[in-house]
Amino acid sequence: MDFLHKNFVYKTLPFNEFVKRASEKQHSDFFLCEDESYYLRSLGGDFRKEPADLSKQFPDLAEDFHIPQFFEPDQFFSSIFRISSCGLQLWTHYDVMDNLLAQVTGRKRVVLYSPQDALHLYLAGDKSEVLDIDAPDLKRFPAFVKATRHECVLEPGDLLFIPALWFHNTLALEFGVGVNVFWRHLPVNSYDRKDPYGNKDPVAAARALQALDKALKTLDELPADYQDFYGRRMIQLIQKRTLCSANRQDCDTTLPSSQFTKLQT
Ligand SMILES: O=C(O)CCC(=O)C(=O)O
Ligand SMILES: [Fe+2]
Repeated sequence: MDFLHKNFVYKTLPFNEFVKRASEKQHSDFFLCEDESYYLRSLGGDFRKEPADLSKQFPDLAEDFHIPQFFEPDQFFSSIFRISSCGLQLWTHYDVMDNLLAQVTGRKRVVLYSPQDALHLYLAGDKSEVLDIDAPDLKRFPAFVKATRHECVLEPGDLLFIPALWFHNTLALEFGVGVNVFWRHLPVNSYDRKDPYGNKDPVAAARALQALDKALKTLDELPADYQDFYGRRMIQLIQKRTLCSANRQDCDTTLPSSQFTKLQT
């Protein structure tokens, strides 16, 4: 799926017809073309407000699905039923909660990138603009080569832990059914209360991003060369506060060593 050119449509089908089409390669009935792919991602009852919950939307199936005790019951956020056609690829994105992705039937390739590779992924919000991760356009995305790819293939019965903020890209190698479970690992107030999908940035992060946007707009009052200069100074402040404390390797080694030592504390 391509979120940049939106090569997909949202449609409603009876469940048995959806499963039939998702599991076949060529369709006699179709929306766009005879070899189109299908993807189901379950939603909450009131999909604008409520997170998906397998036990509410698919109670019969939920009896077969037991979540390991990896978190306290009050940390539970959502359980999402997913069905994919063979070949369906979901763009690289991050979610803001810890996640267990359970493969029930079919095989799925999952490629992960660390949050520390954020600057190599050409993000547009929570998604990477590098759609073809296997043959990326390196003229457009030269820094993508610096991102470290972690890859696995989920077989039926496998569970993958995807920590919050870890980027993931999925490719169904066969028609398959899965469930993923999101849970809150930060205090409940850290999360956006109006987020049924589990992908809105934590409230403090959203506020910080808004403030940065405002700061950049403030620079518009100055001539271009001043905007450039003060933009660079802002980058330096951000680098000092974030990259250095999170990971020494990310530090700009051109910083004076005295400053560098101080930043490690
Ligand atoms: O399995 C998929 O197709 C996508 C999974 C995903 O994005 C998730 O579990 O957060
Ligand atoms: Fe996800």
